[in-house]
Amino acid sequence: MAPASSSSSTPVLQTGTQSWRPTKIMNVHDLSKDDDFLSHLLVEKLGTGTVPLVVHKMDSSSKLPKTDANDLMRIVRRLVVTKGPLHQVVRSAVDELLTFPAVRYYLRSYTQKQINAFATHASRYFELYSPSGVIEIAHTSRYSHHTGKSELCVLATRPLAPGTVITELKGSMANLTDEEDKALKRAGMVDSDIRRDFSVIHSKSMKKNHLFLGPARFVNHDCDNNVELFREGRYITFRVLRPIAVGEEITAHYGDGYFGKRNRHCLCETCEKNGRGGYAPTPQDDNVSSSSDSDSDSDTSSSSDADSDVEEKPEVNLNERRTRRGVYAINASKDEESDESENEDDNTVPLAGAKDIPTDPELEGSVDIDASSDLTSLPTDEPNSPPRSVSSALTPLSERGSSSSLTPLSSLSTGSVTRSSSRKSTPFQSIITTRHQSRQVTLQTSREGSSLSASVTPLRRSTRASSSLGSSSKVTSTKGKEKAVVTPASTPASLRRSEKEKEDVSVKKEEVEARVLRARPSGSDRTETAKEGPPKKESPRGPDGKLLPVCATCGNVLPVIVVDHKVVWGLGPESKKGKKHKQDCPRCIRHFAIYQQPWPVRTPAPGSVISWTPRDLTPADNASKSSKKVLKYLKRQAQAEEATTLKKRQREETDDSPRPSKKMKVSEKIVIKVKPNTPTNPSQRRGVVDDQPVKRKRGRPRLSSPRIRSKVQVEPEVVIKIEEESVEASFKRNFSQPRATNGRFGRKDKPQRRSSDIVASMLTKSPKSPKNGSGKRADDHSRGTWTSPRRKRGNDEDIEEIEDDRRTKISRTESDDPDTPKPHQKVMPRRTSGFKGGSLLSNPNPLRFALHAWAGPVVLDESSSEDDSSAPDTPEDVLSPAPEILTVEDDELSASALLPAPPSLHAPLIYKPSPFAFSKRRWVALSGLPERLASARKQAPKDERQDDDDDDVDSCEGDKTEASDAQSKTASYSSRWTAKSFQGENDVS
Ligand SMILES: C[S@@+](CC[C@H](N)C(=O)[O-])C[C@H]1O[C@@H](n2cnc3c(N)ncnc32)[C@H](O)[C@@H]1O
Repeated sequence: MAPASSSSSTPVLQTGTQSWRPTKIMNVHDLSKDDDFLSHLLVEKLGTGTVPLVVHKMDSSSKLPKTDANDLMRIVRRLVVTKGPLHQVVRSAVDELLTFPAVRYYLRSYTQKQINAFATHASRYFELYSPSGVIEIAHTSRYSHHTGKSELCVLATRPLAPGTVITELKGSMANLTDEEDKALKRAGMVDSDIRRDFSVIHSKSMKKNHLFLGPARFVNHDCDNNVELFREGRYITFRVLRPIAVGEEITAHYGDGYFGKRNRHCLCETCEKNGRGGYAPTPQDDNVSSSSDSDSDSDTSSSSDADSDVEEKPEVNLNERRTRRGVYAINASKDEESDESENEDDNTVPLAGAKDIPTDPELEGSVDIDASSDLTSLPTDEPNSPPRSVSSALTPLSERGSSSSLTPLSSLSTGSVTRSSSRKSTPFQSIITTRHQSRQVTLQTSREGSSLSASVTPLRRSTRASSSLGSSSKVTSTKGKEKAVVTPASTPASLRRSEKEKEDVSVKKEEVEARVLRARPSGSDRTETAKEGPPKKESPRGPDGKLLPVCATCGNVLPVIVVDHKVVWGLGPESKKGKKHKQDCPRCIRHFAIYQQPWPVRTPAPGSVISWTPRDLTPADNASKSSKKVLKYLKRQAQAEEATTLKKRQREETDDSPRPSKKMKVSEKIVIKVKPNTPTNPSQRRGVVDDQPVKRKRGRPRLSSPRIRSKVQVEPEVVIKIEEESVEASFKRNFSQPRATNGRFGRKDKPQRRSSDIVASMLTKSPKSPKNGSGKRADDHSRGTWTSPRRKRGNDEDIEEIEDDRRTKISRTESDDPDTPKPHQKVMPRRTSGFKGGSLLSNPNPLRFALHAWAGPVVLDESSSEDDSSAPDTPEDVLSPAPEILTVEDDELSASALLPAPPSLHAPLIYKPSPFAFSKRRWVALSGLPERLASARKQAPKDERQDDDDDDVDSCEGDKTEASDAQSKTASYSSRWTAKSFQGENDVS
């Protein structure tokens, strides 16, 4: 049975989601919708301040609930720093995401199955951020000047060896029903918000198209692709075909007809290099060297299949379809085909078992055109060449890649290819160019005259940077036309290719812009590079010969990013800053915000310390701060490590030293330091420290010295240890050293007393400590023989008091320990459901988890970060009068509306969330009880639910049951989706 949506006579993927009603099972629409929401949350919102990674939505008109980017960043940060099996860490992240009010709102009408699918899909996005991950999503400027919009791409952050399966680059699939397929085609033909140009792949065996979404959808096409689509269990991922260098773009082959016949409108780097596709001198010429095409096609594993498919289907009627995002060919005849009846279960997401995806590698990327595609050939895992796990294929990062998606435009020319600029713009129309290009565009908009754009032969070469490979450029001016002549430097790779391809500069007609090209990244043969030695690094220059500002971290030319016709980055203050100071590109800023490491490093070196505060987690904040931080970070880190080592060495030396004076000196310092500066930040108490190097200063250390604070914060145990030394020293002092010595130390320990004080003290004879109850000291005083209090007391007392002091000090130190219960902290109210609690990371405690999760009223956060203003509106923007609309002012209502109408089993949890009950539910699920819970839930009498609902706020009656159901399902989803989603994935990850 087909899903309800697919049986509808109206297009399933119609504009907007308001009219959509959830069906029992997930379908293409659910996947599209979920992907829109999740990519918004976990890609877009984690952009860099005002530079969002704009994701093209399947349905750009749909309203997405607002979320706070800081909360999202916190989840990702936690994922990054948490140690443990990836699937567990990711599961925790998904758990937390599902507690977000916006997510609950989004899921309010979802069935359990839909929630599970959503959670699984979310895990795909979270996996991107794994510290062991090897890819990142970034901006690319390659297609922007043609499509008129921001485009994203996938970059390698580690060198990847051939055969590596990029496990975190996953895609979920859903079958496209005939109606959906047709709806997409219709959408592609009209100026609609629904776009066809997503990953639509075709199953040869099933003769069906599938929609393919998730992080994998950001993989762009290159005629000389470096990865192939690969089926791994129930999802789609990619396998590396040739070495990929850091910073190189991951590219797949969509098929020979994806961008028009023989991809004549393709804008990939290979086409640019070879002057083909969209870079051909006469791109409209369909007869563009077929031999050339076959050159590039020969690199792809499935090209022969694809070609044969083309030949086998001469009847394919290729009609060019121009969309905002490119030009596609459509097969009109295919529209009329009727497929087999759709199995309803097959439509479940993700990749619901073998039914969804043919076991044989017959999936094909196609846009309802000729079936030639690499995506057609989804090779199953060959027995003889099992996919290597990513980790096994990784080599240490020995070099920093510099090429990135933020490369300057290869051309601003629209070329002779008709672009889709006339199309209606999307909410996020954007163009990414270099600053120079942007200026040029501004300057030349008034110029009607023709200019030349450089068609450059980009270097498909390595990293240690494109800049280091030294493309040089000359600008000549001929009859008012600017030409950019780019001479790429020879590289091992380019030399290797030089036999087949000429890497001369080709100057293209038309348009705007002289420009400088940086070498594009590509998999470098590290061995070859090593033989030839590091290439000389040349700073990239503009056409005017002036140095272009480059990112201080990755070395790429700083881009100019335009979103929705507004320069959001590159020509503002940061550009001025960039001239005098070092500046990072948005990609590196974003990376630092997530990993607190300079790009592309994700995990700190062993022993290194990091410094971050919750404020650092704000991408927007980091936009202005992180660049400096990145610059300083390495220096500081090195200094801090050095200082720590030095300190340790000194401490060891001190320990070995027999001289008590040294010990006492240390003791004094530490004791003094501990008292006034108890760190308040839990992260500091835990050893996440200020990375200021500790320098020794002469003289008595100041109490307020930040260095001292950091020292104490870093190593509280040292305090204790040294206090013990102090006791030991005191003991020695009392028992084995002359009084005179004691006096000397005593004077250091205690403030000097003037004789007048002494006299006063003698006169008052007031006991100074409870110990004096024995009268001993009083006796001493009465005899008028005042000495230092220590001297006056017996040894036993002396030791006892020191011990007391020590206990006090230790307990004071211990009280700083984050594990020490602090009731006032436990009940700290929180506005959002995100929890901190670093201890949870290392020692998951259900109760603690629950306390965090339920510590405060759950509300919709309307104080989203600034970038929300440009983000999609929330449903409440549209449906504000509706009772389910939750506002910050109405916390109680929000909470109750979001919380589930419980089955009887969990009734108390619903309106008075019990941390313990929550934790029980949360963790019991993991131990296999969820089935029981689920069955109990099913059996829960409906009227009982109703009773619960009646107690709730009247105003949310209409929707609370639905929302409550969603919450209930959300809370108990984990057992199901994790069991399902990770069943196959564990093998890989
Ligand atoms: C599956 S998406 C890839 C990710 C896409 N860049 C994005 O930001 O969503 C496919 C779209 O990327 C663009 N694209 C990818 N490779 C391309 C190529 N070689 N030439 C032209 N456009 C390309 C086209 O707009 C295409 O519709």
